[in-house]
Amino acid sequence: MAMVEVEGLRKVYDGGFEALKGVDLSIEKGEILALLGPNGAGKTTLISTICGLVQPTSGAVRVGGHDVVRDYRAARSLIGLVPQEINLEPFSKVLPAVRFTRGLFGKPRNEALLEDILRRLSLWDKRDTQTRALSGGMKRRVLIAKALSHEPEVLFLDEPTAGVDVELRRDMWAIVEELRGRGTTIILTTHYIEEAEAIADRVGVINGGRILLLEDKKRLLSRLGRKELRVELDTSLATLPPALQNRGLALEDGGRVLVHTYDTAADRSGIAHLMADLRSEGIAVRDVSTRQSTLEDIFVSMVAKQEEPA
Ligand SMILES: Nc1ncnc2c1ncn2[C@@H]1O[C@H](COP(=O)(O)OP(=O)(O)OP(=O)(O)O)[C@@H](O)[C@H]1O
Repeated sequence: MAMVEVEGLRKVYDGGFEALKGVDLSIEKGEILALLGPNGAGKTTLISTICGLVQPTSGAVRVGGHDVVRDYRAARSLIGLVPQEINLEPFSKVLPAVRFTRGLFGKPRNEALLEDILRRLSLWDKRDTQTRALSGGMKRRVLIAKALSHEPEVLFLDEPTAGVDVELRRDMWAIVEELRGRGTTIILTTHYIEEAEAIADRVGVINGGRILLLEDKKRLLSRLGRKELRVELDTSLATLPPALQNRGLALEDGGRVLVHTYDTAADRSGIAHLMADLRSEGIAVRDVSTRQSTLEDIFVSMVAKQEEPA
């Protein structure tokens, strides 16, 4: 079942800037989707529109089957949002702030649940602290606690780990993993490709208000993934011997390293042939290593391609 459906979504801001230029997106229940994109790509606008905080110019958005404009309250009640901006009331204390959010969503009191959330976020000891006295990372933890307080079916995390330490990032990934186990649908925007690689089922790349790509993470990595075999030679070569030419090989590091690039999805990598040819040419090998392209390489090359002049 699609939990979030976005159809032909356009957003033109008051000044005339078109931040979303026709976005279609369908997110299944229990799925974790990571939206990657450079600054200004439209990620926050897309999330804010799905959460009903920004009015679409045209197109439709449904969450749990409820239209986010016509049926705002029903749609919003299913959504937990961890915003990019820290928007806490400075004088409110941690536990009351989280309790207040739960109440706002019309949920009955559940102190055990709130305690569990605060403990998982290492906030329990800070429950009576005013939010203004917390560090930036702690404030971000409070935002996450508030978003989880009303047991949302869909959780939006808008760059939740921007500028936070490794510990919070790991805590957050663990929480996401646990929520996935309970069937929560999660949409996260991030600049950290490592984050998408670690936790997403599907990856979307957005730039200039358009979704450039939307694909299963594993399939994407194997489809676009390139692998490099680096062969360190005993003695450097000035040029490639004729038998090794025209095979996409390159010499690097002053001829000491032979680089063979191949497609991870291809049936044959050509490595066995290459090694046999090196031996018959009398070229001694000192060491070999491989390097596989990451989501980051794929992302950078996609965005660069879009920015090339037509
Ligand atoms: N309220 C607004 N009025 C006018 N333009 C806006 C408004 N909000 C955002 N924009 C513009 O829309 C574009 C997309 O912004 P958005 O915040 O959605 O990008 P983003 O992908 O979340 O970027 P970042 O990674 O920097 O947070 C930007 O060019 C931004 O300047």
